[in-house]
Amino acid sequence: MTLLSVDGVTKRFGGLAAVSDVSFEVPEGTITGLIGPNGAGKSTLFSMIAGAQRPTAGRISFAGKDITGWQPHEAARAGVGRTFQLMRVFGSMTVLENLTTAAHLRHRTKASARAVAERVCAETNLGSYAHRPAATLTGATKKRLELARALATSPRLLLLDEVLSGLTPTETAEAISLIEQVHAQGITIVLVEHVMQVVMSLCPRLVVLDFGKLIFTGSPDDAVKDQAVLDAYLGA
Ligand SMILES: Nc1ncnc2c1ncn2[C@@H]1O[C@H](COP(=O)(O)OP(=O)(O)OP(=O)(O)O)[C@@H](O)[C@H]1O
Repeated sequence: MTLLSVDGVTKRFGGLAAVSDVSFEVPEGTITGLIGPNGAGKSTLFSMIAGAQRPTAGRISFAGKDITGWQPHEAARAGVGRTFQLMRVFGSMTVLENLTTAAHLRHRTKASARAVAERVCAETNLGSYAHRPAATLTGATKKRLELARALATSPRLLLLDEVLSGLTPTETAEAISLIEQVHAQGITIVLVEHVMQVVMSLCPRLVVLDFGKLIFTGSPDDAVKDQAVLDAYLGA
């Protein structure tokens, strides 16, 4: 079943088409890699799916509903979770408070939000940091918290924006295993990532953007043989 459908989506900033007439579908239960050179429009597309930006044209459907132009909290309540390239955790709040706040979006009572936060905290190996202010965490742990915050909104679709960048090889391996664990729970994932080896191993399906246009959808094996993809990455 198609969970997410992006249909002819365009976003213009003045004269610049950051995303230009992009269409693709994401089947439920899959991991899709959204890749492309710097400035290709990946973050802008994520923002439109998550409701942070309204498309200039086109339609975004989620679980059969037209969610085009919905507000971020409406998209989150419908089941679209996301992380941000620039981390937006609340520094003065503890890890558990950050997670409880996120869980509140979907779980209305204090007790149920807290229970979800505690479960996610344990699942993401943040238990030993639960009562520490988020500002005191190191970069890799903060990134884990950002992912945990998205998970605490109980998403059906999780949009991950460069959650692996800047991590050491050990931290990368841990993060990959966490993403696989999330996927095994049945959560559909779309991830933006520059570390190509990671994309190739995690994502059986790729969507490639270049200058706002969709230039490829298909397997990583086919992507590395595709002339348009090669040209985009070699700057041809
Ligand atoms: N709010 C904005 N106002 C004007 N231009 C913008 C805005 N947001 C993005 N752009 C432009 O739109 C284009 C696409 O940007 P976007 O950040 O979506 O690309 P990206 O693929 O995520 O890049 P990166 O890999 O560098 O994060 C770029 O040319 C960028 O400068």
